[in-house]
Amino acid sequence: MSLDDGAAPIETEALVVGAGPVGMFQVFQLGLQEIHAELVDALPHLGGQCAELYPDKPIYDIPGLPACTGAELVERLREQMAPMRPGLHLGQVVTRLQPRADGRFEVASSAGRRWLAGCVVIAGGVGAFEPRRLKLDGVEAHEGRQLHHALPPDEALAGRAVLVVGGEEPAIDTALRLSATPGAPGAPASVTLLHRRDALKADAQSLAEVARRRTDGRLQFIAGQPVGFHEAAGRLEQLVLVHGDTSTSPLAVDQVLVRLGLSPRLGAIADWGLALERKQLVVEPAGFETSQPGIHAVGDVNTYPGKKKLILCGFHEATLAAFAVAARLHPQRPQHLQYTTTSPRLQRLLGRAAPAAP
Ligand SMILES: Cc1cc2nc3c(=O)[nH]c(=O)nc-3n(C[C@H](O)[C@H](O)[C@H](O)COP(=O)(O)OP(=O)(O)OC[C@H]3O[C@@H](n4cnc5c(N)ncnc54)[C@H](O)[C@@H]3O)c2cc1C
Repeated sequence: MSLDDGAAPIETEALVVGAGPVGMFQVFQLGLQEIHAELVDALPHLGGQCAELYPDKPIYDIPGLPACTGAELVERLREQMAPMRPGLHLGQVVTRLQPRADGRFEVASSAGRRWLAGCVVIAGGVGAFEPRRLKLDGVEAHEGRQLHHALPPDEALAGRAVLVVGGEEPAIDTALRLSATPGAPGAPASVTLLHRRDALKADAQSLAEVARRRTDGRLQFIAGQPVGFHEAAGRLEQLVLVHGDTSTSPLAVDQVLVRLGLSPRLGAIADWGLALERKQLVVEPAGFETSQPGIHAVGDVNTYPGKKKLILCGFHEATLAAFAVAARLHPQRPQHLQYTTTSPRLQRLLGRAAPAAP
């Protein structure tokens, strides 16, 4: 993708890469500085690790919140940043970031979206959450037609033999959804779940439902691991499976859905020419600027003396980074500290009426 393809770029004062807890709080802090932000994430939802890795687990070290789950924290951060009205761009990876002669940055995503940003704050955590892929050399040529790492629209699977690869929740949920009503308009012709061994991981209710459908024939199960594939006339015809006893067998395939979950990949961030130390962006601890003026990094993605990968520390970093971004974009504005408790200006920004005078 070239940076000058497609629609006109969105012009924005700030662009935040990563909508984990720290990226979300960054939007809020930029808003308090009266700086509009666009927020981008590879995931189709907000919340980063909190939402993806531990939505139901408790967090006990957020100041003032003795206990809350990952999902609750994300919901509170969403509510807190809402008055700042960020432009939200989910389900796309920021792939390119280039400084321009005028001091702004050209940014582009995997979805072809482009931005022109006065400042960029990278809150990329441990990397963009991307689907774990089927590791078979050359099989990617069938991506989008017969091989899918993201769920295709249901119409693409209607009347087809669907193989779902994976043994945990993402695969099991998909297999159960697709095999619910065989024969219904738009349903696949058959659904087969493929996992390396006959031991699946999901909640008890889902496992019981899988067992029921295996018995009534709505869902097939095969234990085996893909180690190769055969094609004919440009089509993916068979996967070669290895079984527990190291024997191999071919499996005829039509549509293959790989549902092996997500894993974070630092990916593009490492290619933007910014100073890195052990795969983390080196920043200075006053404004969390990287080696490129105008590009800041906050949260798990950065490193500096004494760095701790904690949400609380990311919130502090986002606050100071917002002051630094304001100083760069609006050097003429006075930068005195104001409290949300007492500042009518900040309360207006938050959409809260100033408290009535006593
Ligand atoms: C099981 C577990 C329990 C934890 N418990 C606690 C706890 O109790 N207390 C605590 O303080 N911390 C805890 N942590 C750590 C905490 O979750 C992290 O410190 C926090 O999530 C970091 O937030 P972040 O916003 O910097 O990054 P992340 O949460 O990792 O979010 C980064 C986001 O950036 C996106 N991204 C990255 N690169 C790109 C790109 N190029 N384009 C688009 N999007 C991109 C990713 O998809 C991701 O959504 C825990 C972590 C785990 C795994």
